[in-house]
Amino acid sequence: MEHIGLTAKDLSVHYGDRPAVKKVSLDFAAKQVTALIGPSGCGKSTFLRSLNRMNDLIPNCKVTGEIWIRDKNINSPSTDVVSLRQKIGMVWQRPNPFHKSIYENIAFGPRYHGIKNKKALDEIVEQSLKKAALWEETKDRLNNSALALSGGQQQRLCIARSIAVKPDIILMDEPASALDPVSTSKIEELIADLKRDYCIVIVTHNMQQAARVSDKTAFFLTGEVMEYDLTQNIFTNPQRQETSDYITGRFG
Ligand SMILES: Nc1ncnc2c1ncn2[C@@H]1O[C@H](COP(=O)(O)OP(=O)(O)OP(=O)(O)O)[C@@H](O)[C@H]1O
Repeated sequence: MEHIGLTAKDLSVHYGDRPAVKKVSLDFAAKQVTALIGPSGCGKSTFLRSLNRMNDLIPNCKVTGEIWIRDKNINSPSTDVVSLRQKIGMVWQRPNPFHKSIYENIAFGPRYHGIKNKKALDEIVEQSLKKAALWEETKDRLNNSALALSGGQQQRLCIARSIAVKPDIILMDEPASALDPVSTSKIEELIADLKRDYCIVIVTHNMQQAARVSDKTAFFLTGEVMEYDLTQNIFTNPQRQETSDYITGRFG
């Protein structure tokens, strides 16, 4: 498996005339977790959604700048966004399984992308659930509704669903903020596991979580990146006063 990273260059996002992200340049390495932190409204989710062109779906939202994967700028009109979103998966704040069985939640994507063979789909479902640490809990009820799972299980199912289409990069927007502490720690363990294979970018409000799961951290403020460094440096020796004020809880 080839390991792929992502580079944003001078990425700006406007809602109408209002800037939400201002010329952000960040490099996300393969096999690393990068956390995006910062106070509410500073543009973290907007930036994250731009990375797999989800903002295309929002009327009045304009994204300029470059997003490079290998030698391709995917923020260009010629990009096939459906296959792009196969390569860059997204896990949302609230688990959003389809109103279908556990099996069908996982098999849907691969089938959509052309895999019809039942044995191959069975294998993908099993492997994806195993990678998402959900196989043992679900292997005897794959045909049950996904909605009967707990919130934490549903979120792991959504992660399994994104893995099933073999992405290179997984974007996560506060994936544990709607979950209890036990489910949260399971998601954090899963993130640590998944980073062996994927480039992961995660938005989180939880400073301890950023410190626990990420290798690098970008601190956003009013649409700009104030500081980007190894997570350890951000939390123990920030270079900017604003970063220090934020991580010590003086604002945000
Ligand atoms: N769909 C939208 N239409 C118009 N403005 C929006 C939209 N989504 C976000 N914004 C604005 O863009 C700015 C950045 O919002 P965004 O949600 O990206 O911030 P955030 O840092 O992720 O915040 P939070 O931590 O509260 O989720 C805010 O001023 C917000 O009001």
